[in-house]
Amino acid sequence: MDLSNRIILIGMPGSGKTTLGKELSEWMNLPFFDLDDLIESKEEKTIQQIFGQEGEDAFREMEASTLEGFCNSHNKFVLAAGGGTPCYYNNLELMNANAKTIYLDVSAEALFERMNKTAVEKRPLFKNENVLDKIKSLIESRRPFYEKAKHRLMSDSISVEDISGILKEESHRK
Ligand SMILES: Nc1ncnc2c1ncn2[C@@H]1O[C@H](COP(=O)(O)OP(=O)(O)OP(=O)(O)O)[C@@H](O)[C@H]1O
Ligand SMILES: O=C(O)C1=C[C@@H](O)[C@@H](O)[C@H](O)C1
Ligand SMILES: [Mg+2]
Repeated sequence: MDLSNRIILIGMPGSGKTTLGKELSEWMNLPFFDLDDLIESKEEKTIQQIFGQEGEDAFREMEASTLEGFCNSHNKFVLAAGGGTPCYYNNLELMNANAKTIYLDVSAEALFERMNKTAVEKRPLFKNENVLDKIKSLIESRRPFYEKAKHRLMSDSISVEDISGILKEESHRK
């Protein structure tokens, strides 16, 4: 399968998957999708409602099936995964088989800074938690999954140029 027009961004909540994904899609002239939005449209509920009414396990099932359906029905895309997507079911293997995966590796402190600016209530995993501690423990447990992405950018100021740079470099190596 030609993966050159199939990009998936993974990383912690607040790492910039949506923001950079949109910019990258314009840059590469590819359609942009956000897995959280796809789940919300399919279920006709917000992520908070799904977590609140059906629980996280049900959400993870919906996430895995939406991802699989998406990969099977789209040829060209930039997809922003959900923060936890790589860590459940065979999502990571599926993403690596179907796209170029890029891990946006942003420090806990920078994520915390950004998270303060966005509504914590929109992020069910952080509700009633010490946010910085929760970010750190999530990074600890998720890093083994995130690190299996094909590419990784480690910085608190990742730009779309950085992403296109690693993609270009890879195409030159071939
Ligand atoms: N490269 C960046 N440098 C600085 N700030 C950024 C960067 N990318 C995103 N931000 C800011 O961080 C916040 C979160 O970004 P964004 O929503 O894109 O993250 P996300 O990875 O999609 O998170 P989620 O998993 O919650 O959907 C936003 O306020 C955004 O403006
Ligand atoms: O980090 C996570 O586990 C999540 C991140 C969001 O993108 C949503 O997918 C949901 O809130 C769960
Ligand atoms: Mg997002």
